[in-house]
This record gives sequence, structure tokens and C-alpha cells, in this order.
Amino acid sequence: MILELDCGNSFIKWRVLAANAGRVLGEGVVDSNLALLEGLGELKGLALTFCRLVSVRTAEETGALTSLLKDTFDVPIVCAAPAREMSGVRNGYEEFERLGLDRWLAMLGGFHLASGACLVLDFGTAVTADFIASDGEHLGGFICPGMPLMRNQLRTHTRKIRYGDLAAEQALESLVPGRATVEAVERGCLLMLRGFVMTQLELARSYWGEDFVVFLTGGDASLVSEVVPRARVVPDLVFVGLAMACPLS
Ligand SMILES: Nc1ncnc2c1ncn2[C@@H]1O[C@H](COP(=O)(O)OP(=O)(O)O)[C@@H](O)[C@H]1O
Ligand SMILES: CC(C)(COP(=O)(O)O)[C@@H](O)C(=O)NCCC(=O)O
Ligand SMILES: [K+]
Repeated sequence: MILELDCGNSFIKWRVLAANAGRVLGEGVVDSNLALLEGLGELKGLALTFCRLVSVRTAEETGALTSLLKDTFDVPIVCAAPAREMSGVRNGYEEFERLGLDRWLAMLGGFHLASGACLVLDFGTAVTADFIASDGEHLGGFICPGMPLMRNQLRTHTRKIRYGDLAAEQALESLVPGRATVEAVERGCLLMLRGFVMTQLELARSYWGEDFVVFLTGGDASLVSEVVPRARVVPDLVFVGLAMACPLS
């Protein structure tokens, strides 16, 4: 069995695949290394043979996690590493090693699935957009705050914006102008996110006309999917790229 991990800034996404990298035997989203071990512990008949992971965390944090996994499961662990070029995609950063590895893997996965030009939008702690032309050239991308960062900035830098998670969730059931703080903030931030998405689509159209695929991924992708009906929502896009960057042998 293969353990796959995507360590983002807020959450670790994990899944366990059958040994031939086929069926998904278990998966989860956790907020700590300990919770990861707990989640894995609940899987019946767990017998890991290999682990591959991608992390945008510090080397110290990633090292602590890989040590923990080595001690617990004693399996080979491979971490995705930056590359100038892979699977037909050319990293567009001037310093290729500085491009977030989650972005890089989502790009590899997207270009592979699209077999052509694509726009990859990832909605996590941060929101990222990446443009890959039909010849595999990464034209670059954009980074802006995601929903969690936007709302937390308002909560921490104002004195009178305070509300709980449940109220936040309920506030997004409609997008009419808010009549309470929680509605005004949650809907305002969501509209900013959707505005960002529309701008990315316009830019992609200016490059490629209608001849491109849009991918939505990341924990908050569902918040914007209705403004891009043509988009492919692929929650495991980073894992698609991870399998390409870290094959079994
Ligand atoms: N099961 C889940 N657990 C936690 N967050 C989730 C879950 N499903 C969706 N989300 C949303 O996903 C967002 C985090 O996205 P994610 O892609 O995991 O971020 P990151 O990669 O930066 O850690 C949160 O703001 C939350 O709204
Ligand atoms: C942009 C990101 C913070 C996104 O992280 P996430 O929201 O998925 O946790 C991450 O890809 C990152 O740290 N990138 C390095 C900077 C860059 O890509 O230019
Ligand atoms: K991510």
C-alpha cells in the first residue's frame, strides 16, 4: 500500500492506495502529524510499502513528519523536489526552485489531463493561478489570499468583526448584500475570490481563445465552481502530479 501526502499550509491531505497505485483504500484531511497517525491507525489491515509526499512547509516541519513516518512505518519515503522541466512542462519561474511544489505538481497533473493549454486554480490557504500553454511552457501565475486568510485578516485587524465558524458557513447560503457583519464579510470575501477567478479566465481567453481547460482544486474549490461551469473540479490534482513526479520505482 502506498501513502500519499499533500502538506499544505493549513492541512495535510492524505490517502492510501492499493499496492499497484490503483484503488483508494482510505483518505482524510488533518491539521497535525498526530491526527495523521490517528487517521492511518483507523485503517484496517494497513500495510504500507511506500510513501510519497509534497510539502510547502519548512524543511524542519517536513523533516519532523518524515522522521515520524519512518519511525512508525519503516517505509521508503520520497519527497517531490523542484525541477526545471518534467513530463513536458517547463517551469516558468526565473528561479524554478522557488515555485511552490503544490503548484508545480498541480500543473503537471493538469497538463497531463488536458493534453493541452490549461489554467490551474488552487483554493487553499492561499489561492494560486498558473498558466500552462499547449507546448508545456509555464507562463507564470498569481498568488493571493484564500478565504481563510482574507477572513482572518479582517477578524484580527479590525475591532468589531467577530463571528464563529457556523455563522460563517450559514452566511454563504446566499450572496445578496449582507445585513449582518458575518454576512457582509463572508460574502464580500467570496465575491473577491470569484472576481479573481473571472480575471484569470479573461487572461486565459486572451492567450488561447476558448482552447484551454480550467482546473479547480484545493479545499475551497467548491466556493467558486459555479462561476466556471466549464471547469473540471479535480480535488486530487496535486496527487495526480505527485504520482508523476515520484513514481514507484
Ligand atoms: N475536510 C476538510 N477539512 C478542512 N478544510 C476543508 C475540508 N474541506 C474543505 N475545506 C476547506 O479547505 C480550505 C483549506 O484548503 P487546503 O487546500 O487544504 O489548504 P492548504 O493546502 O493551504 O492547507 C479551508 O479553508 C476549508 O474551508
Ligand atoms: C503559494 C503557496 C503559499 C500556496 O500554498 P497553500 O495555500 O496550498 O498552502 C505555496 O505554493 C508556496 O509557498 N509557494 C512558494 C512561493 C511561490 O510559489 O512563488
Ligand atoms: K495546496
